[in-house]
Amino acid sequence: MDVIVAGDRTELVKAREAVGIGEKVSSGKATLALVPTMGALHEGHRSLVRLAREKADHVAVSIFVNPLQFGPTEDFSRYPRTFDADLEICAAEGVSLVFAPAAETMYLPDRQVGVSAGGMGAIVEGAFRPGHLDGVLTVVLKLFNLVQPDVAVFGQKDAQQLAMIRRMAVDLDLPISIVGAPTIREADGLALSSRNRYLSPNDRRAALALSRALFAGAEQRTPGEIRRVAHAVLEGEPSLNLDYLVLVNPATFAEVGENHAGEAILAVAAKVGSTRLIDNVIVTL
Ligand SMILES: Nc1ncnc2c1ncn2[C@@H]1O[C@H](COP(=O)(O)OP(=O)(O)OP(=O)(O)O)[C@@H](O)[C@H]1O
Ligand SMILES: CC(C)(CO)[C@@H](O)C(=O)[O-]
Ligand code: BAL
Repeated sequence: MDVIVAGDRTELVKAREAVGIGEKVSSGKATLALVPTMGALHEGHRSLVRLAREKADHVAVSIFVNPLQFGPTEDFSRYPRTFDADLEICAAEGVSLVFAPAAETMYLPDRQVGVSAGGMGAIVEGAFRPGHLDGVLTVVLKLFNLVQPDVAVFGQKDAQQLAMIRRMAVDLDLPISIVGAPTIREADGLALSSRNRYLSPNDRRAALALSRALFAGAEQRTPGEIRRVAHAVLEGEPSLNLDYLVLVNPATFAEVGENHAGEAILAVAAKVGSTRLIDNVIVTL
């Protein structure tokens, strides 16, 4: 079946009906998994869709470059927009429904109410992108309310975003199961990202220090050694402008202490030229 494209709530209601979401099937009612994206789809997004197909009878992909999560000096206007290619990828991956609203459909000019990411939204990524996680949570909650999925799939690459969405689901009692998906990488380790297309060949070479640092850190046995070894790799790449390298609790994003036992996330953010990249790995201590 062709992908149905919806641009607003009315079209979504019709599309859900046309696809047969909620209709009786042998296992109960046909379910829907949502994969929220900002478009410029790549192999990482494809893997999210494949996981979503395992979790529900139908998959919806949303494509929306959310102005609320970009700071005034960030790349909102130049963010890659490749809608036709995105639709082809969705069709090839068996997506039933694409929700691609216009900014005017999502936000009234005098919008008043949004979601606060609280203290957790002001640390690590939030310390460098003030208001970013508020903007993410606000649009994700709106997408949930509009598309009404049973399941939603997010990439581990945006680890703090995933942790905060899980937290929003708990704090606001959302009836949606939040699923995390592993980070897809190029053969040389670079995490796939829509922003990789901004990188010059030299930038791309320098960007490899991020995954190299994370992998080298993850081989160490204590928080101190993990941080020291990862920093040393980053310092060896002078073209990188480091925002942060942290070793944090996966649920709270608070820095872990030297006696931490269990999982932790080693996360990095840096600018390579004018492109800001993030990456992380899960380590077990
Ligand atoms: N390499 C990847 N592997 C798995 N999931 C990914 C990967 N890159 C992005 N995602 C996930 O895809 C979803 C949509 O992300 P988004 O459209 O912002 O893509 P992106 O490549 O992360 O873009 P950006 O360059 O803006 O960070 C998010 O849940 C994100 O975590
Ligand atoms: C979750 C999301 C689609 C919200 O705009 C975005 O932050 C992203 O692409 O990761
Ligand atoms: N992938 C996270 C979206 C952002 O950087 O704004």
